[in-house]
Amino acid sequence: MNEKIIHVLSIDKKVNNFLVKTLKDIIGDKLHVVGFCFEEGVKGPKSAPLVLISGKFLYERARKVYPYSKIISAKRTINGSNLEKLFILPKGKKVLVINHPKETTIETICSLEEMGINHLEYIPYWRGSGIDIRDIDTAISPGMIHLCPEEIKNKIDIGSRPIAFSTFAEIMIYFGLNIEFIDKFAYEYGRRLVNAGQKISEAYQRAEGLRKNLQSIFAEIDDAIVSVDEHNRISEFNPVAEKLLGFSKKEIIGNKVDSVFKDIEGFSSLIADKEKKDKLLNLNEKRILCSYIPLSKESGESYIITFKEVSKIQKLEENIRRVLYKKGFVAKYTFDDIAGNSEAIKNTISKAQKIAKSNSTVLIIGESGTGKELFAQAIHNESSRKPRPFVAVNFAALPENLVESELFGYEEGAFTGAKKGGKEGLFEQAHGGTIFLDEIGDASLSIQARLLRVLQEKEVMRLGATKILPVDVRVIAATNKDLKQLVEKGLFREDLYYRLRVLPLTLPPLRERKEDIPVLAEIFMKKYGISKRLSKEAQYCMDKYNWPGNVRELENVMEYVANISEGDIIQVEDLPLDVNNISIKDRGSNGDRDIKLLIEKLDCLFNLKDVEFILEVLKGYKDKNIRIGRRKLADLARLKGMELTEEKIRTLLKNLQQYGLVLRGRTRQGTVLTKKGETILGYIRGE
Ligand SMILES: Nc1ncnc2c1ncn2[C@@H]1O[C@H](COP(=O)(O)OP(=O)(O)OP(=O)(O)O)[C@@H](O)[C@H]1O
Repeated sequence: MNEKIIHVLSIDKKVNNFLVKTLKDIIGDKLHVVGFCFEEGVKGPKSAPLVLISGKFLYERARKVYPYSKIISAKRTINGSNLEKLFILPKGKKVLVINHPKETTIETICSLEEMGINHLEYIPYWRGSGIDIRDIDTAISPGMIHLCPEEIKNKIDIGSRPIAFSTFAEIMIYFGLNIEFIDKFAYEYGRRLVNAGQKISEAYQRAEGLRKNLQSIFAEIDDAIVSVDEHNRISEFNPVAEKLLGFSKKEIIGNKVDSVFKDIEGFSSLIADKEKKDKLLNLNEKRILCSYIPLSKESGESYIITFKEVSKIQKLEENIRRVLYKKGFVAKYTFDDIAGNSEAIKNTISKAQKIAKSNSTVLIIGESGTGKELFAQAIHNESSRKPRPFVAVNFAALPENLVESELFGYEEGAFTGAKKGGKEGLFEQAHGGTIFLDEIGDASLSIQARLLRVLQEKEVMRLGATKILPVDVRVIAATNKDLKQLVEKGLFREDLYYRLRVLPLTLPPLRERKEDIPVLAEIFMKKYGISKRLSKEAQYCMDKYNWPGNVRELENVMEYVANISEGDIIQVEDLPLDVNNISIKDRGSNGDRDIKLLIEKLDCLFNLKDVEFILEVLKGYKDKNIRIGRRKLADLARLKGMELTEEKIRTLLKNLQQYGLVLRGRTRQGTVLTKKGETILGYIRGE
């Protein structure tokens, strides 16, 4: 009988840990599993009854280490995570596949192709491969994404490759594990792999749903829309665009966008810098409002352009369209996009995940910028309604006279100016999906009455219509106002309030979960293309700030920082005024609380004893009306046995000056205490 020991040998430590863990998890009670990797300098000769190597390519090297053992190579498969991100990538897109070494990389590509994910052009990449990556922006890797070159923007980790069932069976047969166990194992492990298969099929369906959704939105939308792929070729063109721009879809699909629209003056500059923007352009004596809208990172550099003929649109209606359609009818965020490690956010996410399973109406309550829309989208995407539309309506942005027709639609001739053929309302367009009613507290009483009817009867009637249309829409409302108070003031219907808050979800403000600030700051830094560290003082300011605008404000601050800060470290001066105003300068005289804040701040930067010493000396000299220089301060410190170099004193004085505690003369004029400094000195001593 063989001793029940198996050695696992690979090059990479990470891969080794993963393989060892998989074996231990599944057959750890039957076998003793030990891992070795070349990265850590494994040397032979060694012996073990059976050696599992991470890939065939390792055989020769393994044989040198284990001259007499049986060696088998692990067959590996794909685990299925993040695969929807691959399905969303456009057909034929060049994608780096990262692994190590070359043979494993090729194997990974074969596994992807075997699983039917073959719409992409895979370029193998391994450490030292020297492949030219100039026109590639996306990379995928099964757990080795850390090997990805820095300059690749879109990195997709599809998770480490699990061991295939056949390899497990080979190991178990070798050790003579009983057949009953193999059966049980086959069932369990098989189920895991089936799950991976299911994940793939679901991912595919989701991506397909997204594509179809986009196509149907294109066909339905009243504005001219053109979608352009990352090679600047036109990939979709809706009927309104055909009419407005005078091209037929068949003629121009696949053509370069700048050559098709070369007659539109100023068009090329609109698409040149790949930023979301609008521009008024001239085409055949028409004034056209062109909007450039970049799509998500996953779709590479692709984008959408909308065209609106200005003379034909009433200005008001145009603004509304922009608000309404700015995000399309697709929810892009999932729970994975909600960042934060605080208990508060984790509990909220877990509650929201439960809410997603139900079909009842949700009321999200939270201050501005806390992520109400983000949560609404994540709930939709986690629900069974995911493949259907997510329609967002913002009551604060919609003018009262248009809310009704936008929400419920109208029949032809319902009012002067009503479009021929009538118009579908947003409730109808959200059919099967979710409607997000943002800032519901701003809805007028008459709209509230109509909303109540939709919630109760699950049907809508267009303006001017006689027939009723059944709609199946889940409502997620959101508010940053105290609706209960509005009810008390008679501004919000009580019956609607209770209809809405079947499942209430309260989002915590950022000031109550400050431990989330670093992780969110990091996410936004990445978003704005910087990777820097916050100085201790800047971190302090961010932490003490109250964040009235919550996460949105934090995002704005990081965008500001990305534009302002120059070195590798974000200094307090790089923060916008509101945030670095925690600075003592303007607050020193505001009583004990602020002085305490100053002391805390100085304490986090310097040794408080040093601060006290400097202020004390300066006070003595001020009484004699003398300014004192750095060298003198350093000499005095030395006499007192303190370790205060001139350089340290210089930084300290600079900070004390910044907070208005001392006045420093230029060059050799020395330093003197201010009135504010005296107050603080007294306080520090009293502490
Ligand atoms: N936990 C989070 N993780 C990552 N990003 C977040 C988080 N919370 C909010 N954000 C981001 O902050 C911004 C504001 O979020 P969102 O628009 O959902 O807030 P809101 O509460 O709906 O705001 P308003 O009340 O002003 O409409 C968005 O860019 C969103 O992606």
